[in-house]
Amino acid sequence: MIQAEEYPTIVAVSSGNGRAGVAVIRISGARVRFVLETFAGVIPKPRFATLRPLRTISGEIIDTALVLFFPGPASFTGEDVAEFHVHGSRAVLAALLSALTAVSGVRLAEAGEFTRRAFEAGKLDLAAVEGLADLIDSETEWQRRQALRQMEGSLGRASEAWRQALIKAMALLEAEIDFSDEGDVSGPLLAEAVAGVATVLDGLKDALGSFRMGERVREGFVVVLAGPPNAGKSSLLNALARRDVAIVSPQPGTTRDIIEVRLDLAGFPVTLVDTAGLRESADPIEAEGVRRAMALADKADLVLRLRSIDSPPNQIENNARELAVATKADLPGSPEPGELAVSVRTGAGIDRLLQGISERLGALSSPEPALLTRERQRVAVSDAIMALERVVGSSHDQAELLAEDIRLAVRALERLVGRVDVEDVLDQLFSGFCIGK
Ligand SMILES: Nc1nc2c(ncn2[C@@H]2O[C@H](COP(=O)(O)OP(=O)(O)OP(=O)(O)O)[C@@H](O)[C@H]2O)c(=O)[nH]1
Ligand SMILES: [K+]
Ligand SMILES: [Mg+2]
Repeated sequence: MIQAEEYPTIVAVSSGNGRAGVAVIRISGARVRFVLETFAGVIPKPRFATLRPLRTISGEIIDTALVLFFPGPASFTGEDVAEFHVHGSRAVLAALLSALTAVSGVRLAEAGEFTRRAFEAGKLDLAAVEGLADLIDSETEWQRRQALRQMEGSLGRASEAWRQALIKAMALLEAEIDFSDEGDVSGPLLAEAVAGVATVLDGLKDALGSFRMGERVREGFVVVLAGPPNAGKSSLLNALARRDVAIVSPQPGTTRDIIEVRLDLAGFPVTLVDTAGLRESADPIEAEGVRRAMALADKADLVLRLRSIDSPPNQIENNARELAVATKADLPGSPEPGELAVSVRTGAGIDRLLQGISERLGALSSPEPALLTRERQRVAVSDAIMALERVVGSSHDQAELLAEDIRLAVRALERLVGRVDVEDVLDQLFSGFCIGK
């Protein structure tokens, strides 16, 4: 009962909202057994689906439901959890929620509250919670893979291994300090400690190297359409986006501003950017457009360098960040070696272009999904790296200072998985969850 007072039992629709064949209502907490007995008439065998009529306390049937029971602590939240799989109508959901919240000690869940309880019960570390949030938000194949890996605890496991190795190095240092005379530490234990730190440092640097990829997968790669006026940039943008985003006209200099669309291109989340045609212009507005186009092309993950197939060929740069495209392939002319020919008019070459884009973006990525995906994680790992670089780079004569730097790195890794300093991050993270997660 004390538990019920401290931690109310929470209930929410865990499937999406709106009409559906089936909707899932999830309930977690100390009142779950009581609710099952009252509404379903039984406490079903754990983790087995049981078909039962659900009745209100006054005996009225609300719906027939598949009922599942997950006794704590082996449940998502660590508490007793039940699920009612009911017909996904607004009326059924409204009736059931109102009957359930009428039970004393049961209330509606807040956004992310199930996951917060899972975190507090030690079922998920912070990085795994972030992975879960990303998985729920994932829209493309790469986002799904990366989020799943993080949710399954890859970052948590890696950082725990680093942390253990650093704690061992700290113990070696302390042993060295104890054994040595008056601060003179230069023995084999010290060398072993520093070697251990160097190995962790390598791992951390690899993880940091994957951050840009991880961030790109979460937030999208930037692909820029560049080329002279009338090369067909806006036409290609519209074709790839499959809608009329940008104005197309035979007049050179039509696009002056930067136009962005978010797309799933071959499984990669992409922000595709149309720009002003690159030429010298006396018009200050167009000149500014050209300046912005060039600046963006510099920062892009990939530039599609367009020219019309009936125009003089460009110098083709052999650059991993560029793809040369000859547009208007329905017109007379032929592509240069290394150029992809496409026609928006006939659709020819568009599939090859998509394949080329996905190869280039794939080459930017490691075959493994990235370990670090968020700025918060990057900061924690960078802090650990800075502290450990001082250890490896020092002249190793002040063991206490080395131990202190290792301690700082351990603390940064604990921040990474949410063992310490977690409250602000949690509040922000869970506010982004929807109710029922
Ligand atoms: N025949 C043919 N014409 C095309 C094709 N793609 C675009 N065009 C035409 O080329 C002209 C210029 O197209 P835009 O898409 O406006 O070119 P742009 O590169 O965005 O031009 P600016 O914004 O002015 O730099 C338009 O008249 C299009 O209809 C194509 O595949 N085949
Ligand atoms: K144009
Ligand atoms: Mg244009």
